[in-house]
Amino acid sequence: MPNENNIHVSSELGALQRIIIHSPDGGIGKIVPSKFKDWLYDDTVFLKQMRKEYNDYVKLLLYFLDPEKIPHIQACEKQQTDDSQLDCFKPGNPAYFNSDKVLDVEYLLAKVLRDSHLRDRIIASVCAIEGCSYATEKQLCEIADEHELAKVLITGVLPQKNPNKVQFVFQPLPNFIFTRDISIVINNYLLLSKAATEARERESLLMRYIAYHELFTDKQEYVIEINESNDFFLLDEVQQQQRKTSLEGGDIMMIAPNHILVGCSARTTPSAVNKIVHAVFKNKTGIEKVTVIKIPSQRAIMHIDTVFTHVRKDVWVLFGRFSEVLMRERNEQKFSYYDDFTNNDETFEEVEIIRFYKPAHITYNPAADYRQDIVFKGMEDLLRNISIKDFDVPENEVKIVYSGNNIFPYDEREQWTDSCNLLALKDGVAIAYDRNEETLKAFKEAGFSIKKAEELFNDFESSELTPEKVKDTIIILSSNELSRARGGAHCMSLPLLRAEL
Ligand SMILES: NC(=O)NCCC[C@H](N)C(=O)O
Repeated sequence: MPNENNIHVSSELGALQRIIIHSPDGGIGKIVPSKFKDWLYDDTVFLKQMRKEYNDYVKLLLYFLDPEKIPHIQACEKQQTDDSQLDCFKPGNPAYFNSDKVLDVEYLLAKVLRDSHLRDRIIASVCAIEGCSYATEKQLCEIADEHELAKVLITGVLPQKNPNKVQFVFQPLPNFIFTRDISIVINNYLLLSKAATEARERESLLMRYIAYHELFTDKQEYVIEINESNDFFLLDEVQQQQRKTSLEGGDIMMIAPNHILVGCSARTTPSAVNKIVHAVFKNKTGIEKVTVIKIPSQRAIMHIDTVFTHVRKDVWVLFGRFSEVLMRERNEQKFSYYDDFTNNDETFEEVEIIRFYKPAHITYNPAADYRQDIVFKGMEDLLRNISIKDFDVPENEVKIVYSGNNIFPYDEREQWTDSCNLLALKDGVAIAYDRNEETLKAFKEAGFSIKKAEELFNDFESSELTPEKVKDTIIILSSNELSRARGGAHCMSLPLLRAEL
């Protein structure tokens, strides 16, 4: 068994205890406009500012998950008064906070690179997918320091010898800050992603090797990989397109101990969904229900976690475009602003929701036709069903908070900047972006306090408050630059360990 003190997630809400993150690296500062589409960015980013915003996120995580590291962070903040990146936030720097609860992918990769056998395999496979020359591969092998090598493998840039020249060896991984997408913990199993786009392929590959870190003991048995079948290469182009298998973690939610939600989206294909259902039922994951949510394939809603997230047992945040209530109004022709404003036929595609059950008394059979006997009217119907059936919430107490309070155009604008992508630190305490003001008002109306991260730090420092005492609160991060990368706190987190609810 993997050590359940290291890895175990059975909900989106249990108190967060261990997490994988990735601080914005130098690669983000090297995005060029000609590569926006390929590298999945919509703008260039002011890296220094983004790092400041991200550091608050890391500090917040440390307060809740590893408070013993806070005095070190405070000392570092006092010492270093210039506005460069603080050493304590740089993996590999001697002053790095080195937490075993808040873990950076770069830090984990460097640890794995210490094993010379793995190091050779990692370099060879990265070079293979990136089409590097033999000379480049040799150059990488010659980098002795594991932290330096980890940095190069992530940023794609060699250590800078000449300040006037940036030497790329392959493309950067500017989306690696969204660690949610590289893997997902399902109870005590680790499901590896298979990125949908070339831009994120190396992330999936590196995560496969990070799974060799000692945290993931007995990994072979507890790692689930979803792949195309061995004879995929025999299919013609059209068939390959239809059976392409890709899955990204933003489409999987470990919602309750026996229940996962799986998105079928621009990034997670029907073939992957089918394989996930079979894989979780076949392995002893404890999963008995898989609810599949098919969303339209659009950039604005690339994964299901851009459409909704769970905030408290009885509270969800949802993008109203997928509200069955709004749908009904539209069908009755009462609702026309989208047609007026966007004239886009795709705007109102509906979601499809199907639930699969593991047969109770039958041993796993790959040919089994799992029951699909629940049809949901729409998203609210599903979210209510989860709160009521999985969390024993009384029927009339379920609350749905809508992006932009369901007011056009704030609903669309705020969803774009991740108003629906919240990360729960525990049941009822979640991290959001400050810029989504109408959504925050809606949270306030639903009874939540809204608190800036810095305000909270001050309260903690003056001992007015402790993380344990924070309740029913949305903690907001500055998000001018962070939101440009198109993901919120949910995307920027790979929870490894959460307390049982
Ligand atoms: N789970 C998520 O929704 N992750 C956000 C990923 C954003 C990134 N720029 C991407 O397009 O992949």
